[in-house]
Amino acid sequence: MSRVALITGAARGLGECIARALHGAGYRVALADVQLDAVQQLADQLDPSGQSAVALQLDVRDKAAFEAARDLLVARWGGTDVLVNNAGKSKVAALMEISPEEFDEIVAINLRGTFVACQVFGAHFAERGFGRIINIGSLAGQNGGTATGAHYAAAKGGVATLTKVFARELASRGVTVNSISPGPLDLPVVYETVAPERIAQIKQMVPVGTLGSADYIADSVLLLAADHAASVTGACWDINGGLFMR
Ligand SMILES: NC(=O)C1=CN([C@@H]2O[C@H](COP(=O)(O)OP(=O)(O)OC[C@H]3O[C@@H](n4cnc5c(N)ncnc54)[C@H](O)[C@@H]3O)[C@@H](O)[C@H]2O)C=CC1
Ligand SMILES: CC(C)c1ccc(C(=O)O)c(O)c1O
Repeated sequence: MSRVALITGAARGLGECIARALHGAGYRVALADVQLDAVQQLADQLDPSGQSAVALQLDVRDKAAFEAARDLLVARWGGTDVLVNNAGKSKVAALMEISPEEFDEIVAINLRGTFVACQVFGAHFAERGFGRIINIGSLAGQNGGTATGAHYAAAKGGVATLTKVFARELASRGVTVNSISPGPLDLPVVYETVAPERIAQIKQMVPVGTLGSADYIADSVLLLAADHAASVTGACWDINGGLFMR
């Protein structure tokens, strides 16, 4: 029977791309997002019968929502094997103008969301003796961000750290936990939130000269999700066009 993957933030952008890649590779996919209509539309497109794709309304800040998703997938498909913590919210914001409320919101979506998901599904995977968690971080979490806000960069730095902490905790239970750290990607959110002239400047700053490919990130998720990826854990795969080198 094919493996089951839950992807958060699957309604559009990178999450949609990852969901399509996993489904195309034979996974049964649960598409989770706050935007139910959009994930329902994608699930219907992937598999109108519903046998290999299901849409879930889920806010990543809500631990109980992950518990409900876990239970639903146990009932529907016998359990979950792969979790992709992709949902996130980036925000362009001037450092000194970020309000405490705005800080909390961005940290909750990007960091608390990953934390509670890793807790719920990390325990589920450990019980089953197999699991793959892939956290989508960001170059901003490594270099402080090029045009995104401090709250976003700090939260993504936290995602990198949580990846290692959960990887260590779960390593002996057949569960790997890794992150992918993309630089700016060729995706709608970038064009919606960054002025065209700034995008041109950013492209010039990238050593390889282009924005990153979401399809390539999705292929990397497939590699980390594979059964034979057992030896990769606590890793962070940098995919940033050479903007940041270790
Ligand atoms: N676009 C880029 O250049 C880069 C993106 N990333 C990361 O990749 C991931 C995906 O980014 P994009 O697809 O570009 O963003 P996007 O904004 O296009 O899509 C994000 C998705 O997450 C969903 N979402 C937002 N808040 C949520 C919540 N509380 N609960 C559940 N779902 C929620 C949205 O509804 C949306 O479908 C994010 O974690 C982002 O930080 C990292 C580096 C670069
Ligand atoms: C403003 C640039 C293009 C950008 C956009 C989004 C992210 C991210 O989500 O991490 C970046 O790191 C960026 O540099």
